[in-house]
Amino acid sequence: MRENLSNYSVVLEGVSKNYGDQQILKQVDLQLEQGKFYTLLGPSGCGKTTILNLIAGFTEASEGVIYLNNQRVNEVPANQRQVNTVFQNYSLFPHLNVYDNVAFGLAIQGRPKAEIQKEVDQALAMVELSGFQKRPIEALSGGQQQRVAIARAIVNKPDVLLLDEPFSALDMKLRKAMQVELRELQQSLGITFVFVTHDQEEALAMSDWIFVMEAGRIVQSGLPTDIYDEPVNRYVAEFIGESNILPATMVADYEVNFAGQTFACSDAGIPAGESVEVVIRPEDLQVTEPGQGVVDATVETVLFRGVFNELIAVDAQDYRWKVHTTARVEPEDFIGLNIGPHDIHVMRFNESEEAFDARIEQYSVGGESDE
Ligand SMILES: Nc1ncnc2c1ncn2[C@@H]1O[C@H](COP(=O)(O)OP(=O)(O)OP(=O)(O)O)[C@@H](O)[C@H]1O
Repeated sequence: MRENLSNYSVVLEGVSKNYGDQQILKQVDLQLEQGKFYTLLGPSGCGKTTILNLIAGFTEASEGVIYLNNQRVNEVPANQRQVNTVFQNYSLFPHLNVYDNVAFGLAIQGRPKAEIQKEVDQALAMVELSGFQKRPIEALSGGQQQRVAIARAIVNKPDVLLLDEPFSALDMKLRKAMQVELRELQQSLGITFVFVTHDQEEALAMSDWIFVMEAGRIVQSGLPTDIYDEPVNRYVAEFIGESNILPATMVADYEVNFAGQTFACSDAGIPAGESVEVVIRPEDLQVTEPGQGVVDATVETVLFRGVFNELIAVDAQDYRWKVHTTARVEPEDFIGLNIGPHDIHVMRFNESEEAFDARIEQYSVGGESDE
């Protein structure tokens, strides 16, 4: 396996991490290509930060091997790895000004003053803070402090930049602006970013490739569009966006039965007769006249969301459909709902542990989709 990994800047092979008798990471495999934006996405406590700490060298793996640029680094101390971290709380030195914060690492290495100045000015320009050199840290906004933290991390020209929920202290508007900036910065630097978040929208918007985690394991990995359109199970579907999830039965290849009817569907490979679940995203349902769609339903609630209306509509079998539509609809309206076959995605139900292991094996490889 190893000889094919020379293009990867980070590789984790069968990495587990235990604290006492608690297994925090379970056999994690990751292969991260040079120069891409990767996101580890999952709820609090699933082990995202632990993966960053292992890559950075802040903690040791209980089992498995970690490679950086094709070199085994399990025994290499943090300060000798070409990796920098931007922490959630920025960890800036409050008594130093912007320049000294960014220069700190280079000064410790004993680099010549003129060189440090050039590098720091360049890093500050990358994060659009030229002219802020003399500012005390406390005289900066949250967003500016965030940029200083990024400048301090990139000034060392690391091969890999780890970012642990770097936007959590920012308000929504600034967060969105920083998402765009960080993505642009990553593209211009061309270094590998490993970004940790529990915010699915952030992950979808920024990443080349997403790893979805649950309780110390990677349950799915893929392009943002794959993760959104083809979640492998209910956990991923519910974690990534809103969804309608219905119990269903496979009738044949490309045919699935739910809500009392048989539908063409875009997924196959599951034997006829098997119980599955289907996921349908709220924006994929079209509101029509009653009788014109695949199911009729009575509108229960309408929430105005600005660019669309969010409806709950109840069908004859008491299923409560979530619908995002630009149609004008009122509570108590009787409507039809239509679904295209490509918008019905089948998910395996009650998967055995062995089947799960076999499936995540193929999902734990990062990089281009081979589709
Ligand atoms: N030093 C430690 N000793 C014992 N348990 C730890 C230690 N560090 C982390 N853990 C536990 O490991 C689990 C995973 O923690 P981790 O910080 O990796 O999660 P996370 O997905 O990054 O969550 P969050 O989004 O809340 O930071 C948690 O249950 C945490 O309590």
